[in-house]
Amino acid sequence: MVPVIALVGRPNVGKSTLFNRLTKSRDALVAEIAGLTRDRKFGEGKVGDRPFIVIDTGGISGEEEGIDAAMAGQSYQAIQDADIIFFMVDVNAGITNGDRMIAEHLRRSGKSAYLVANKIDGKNPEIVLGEFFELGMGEPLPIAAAHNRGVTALVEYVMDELPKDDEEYFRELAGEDAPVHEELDVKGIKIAVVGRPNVGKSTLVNRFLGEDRVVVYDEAGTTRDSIYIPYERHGQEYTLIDTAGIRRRKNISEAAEKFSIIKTLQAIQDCHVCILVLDARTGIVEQDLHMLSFVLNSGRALVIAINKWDGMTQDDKDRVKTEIDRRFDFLTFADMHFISALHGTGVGHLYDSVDQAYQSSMTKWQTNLLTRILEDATSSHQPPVVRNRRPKLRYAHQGGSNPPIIVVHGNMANELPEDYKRYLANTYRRVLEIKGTPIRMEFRQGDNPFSEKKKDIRHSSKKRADAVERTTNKRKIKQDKARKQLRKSYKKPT
Ligand SMILES: Nc1nc2c(ncn2[C@@H]2O[C@H](COP(=O)(O)OP(=O)(O)OP(=O)(O)O)[C@@H](O)[C@H]2O)c(=O)[nH]1
Ligand SMILES: Nc1nc2c(ncn2[C@@H]2O[C@H](COP(=O)(O)OP(=O)(O)OP(=O)(O)O)[C@@H](O)[C@H]2O)c(=O)[nH]1
Repeated sequence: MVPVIALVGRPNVGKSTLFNRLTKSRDALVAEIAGLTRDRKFGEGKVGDRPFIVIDTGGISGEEEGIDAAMAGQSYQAIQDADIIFFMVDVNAGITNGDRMIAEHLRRSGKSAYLVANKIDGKNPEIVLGEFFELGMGEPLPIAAAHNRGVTALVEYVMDELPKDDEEYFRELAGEDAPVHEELDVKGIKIAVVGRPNVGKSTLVNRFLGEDRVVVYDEAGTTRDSIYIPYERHGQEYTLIDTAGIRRRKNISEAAEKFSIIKTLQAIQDCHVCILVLDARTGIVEQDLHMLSFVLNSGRALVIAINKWDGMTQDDKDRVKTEIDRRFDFLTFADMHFISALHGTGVGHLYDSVDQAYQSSMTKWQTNLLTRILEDATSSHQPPVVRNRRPKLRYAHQGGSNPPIIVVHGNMANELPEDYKRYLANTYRRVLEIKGTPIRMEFRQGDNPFSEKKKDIRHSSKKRADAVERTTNKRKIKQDKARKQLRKSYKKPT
């Protein structure tokens, strides 16, 4: 599961600033799903290749009344939802009553909280941090969110302290090749059905599962965890990530709805293919686009289902189609299906796209195939001249899957203009018939795959030469010493 970090603290301590830092460290997509969650903001960030979810809270002032009380309610909810809490204080302000009150609440919540001392700027930590020990929250960790100082180190530090995923943990215990713990083994294509409330997710999921196909293991998961439901269709195995607790709940309580954003974000990260459900009756609204940006940011394969297509007039259908063309014109890779979850129309085609997207996102291609495509692409369209020189692209290899990452190596490869990079990406997509998943292209400077090795050899031979010289010198010094002693002894005639 992707860990959730909540930012908690008095107003003005720098929560928003830190939120922006954490979420912008990745492609600068910050999503705020309004309405559903009042003022809470949810975002995704990454350290190295480890993703996490961040919740920014409204702030707890310590004098809860009216609006403040409502905000505080939000913070308390966020504290419950999170794995990690960053309790932020302001080193310029020192400790206030509000800080004391929050510390008390955190202690009672039993959650693991880190005391983050913001606005350290150029100050001496030894002097300004001392007083914050009084809060009894352990050692204050200094950062300057506004200047991006200490932020990455902070997240790396807390992520390292997190308990590992069960699966990872079992593997570690049992050794690399051991089979994964039976119950944790997820079968086939992992599907996440996401969308804002009322678009028809539950109806679609029930349609997918159909009572007789369902093998439910109803583990007593926590309220925050989604249930994984394995099933089969036409001999293909799937696992549905049930974010809405469809298999468990009787009706939608407010609490369940609040949790669902985190579950949705986690499901997006954890799935192979994401089905984004839209409602043809309401058209596309801001929340749909926010949800879409989360999916795009995650790099997951995507299929779009425009639901409730039954009983629409032709005029309405035309209007929805025009709107989709206009608002999704940037979305080139995802298949779209007009379906009725209620009647089951279009669901078969949806599966075709899911299977196809999964295949594309998981396929592994040989280096020589990728290199040949690169050679063809560059010989039909040469890379444009950059700084009076023409970049020379040498070879390509696959750097990962889900999403496929294609790494192009060459002289000045990292300086290619964007439109040429896009041309290469489109060529790969066309030739390899990649459908339903984004492709990530990486461009690395270096014209020879073995240049790193060469450097090593050069380095080591230099090392050897140095060592020889040092020994020679040592020997010389020794000889000199011996000679000196000899001379001395000659001077002392008996
Ligand atoms: N000197 C300094 N100022 C900072 C730093 N981080 C944030 N600030 C400033 O502190 C002020 C408050 O920052 P916000 O991020 O809005 O604080 P907040 O906790 O989200 O405040 P609320 O939204 O009211 O809860 C802003 O003027 C920031 O520019 C820092 O590292 N150093
Ligand atoms: N006409 C029509 N109505 C549908 C269709 N799919 C779902 N609905 C109706 O839309 C309403 C919402 O459907 P749900 O499946 O509960 O929606 P949801 O997205 O799971 O909602 P949350 O659980 O609140 O997130 C229900 O009244 C459904 O009967 C469809 O294909 N056609």
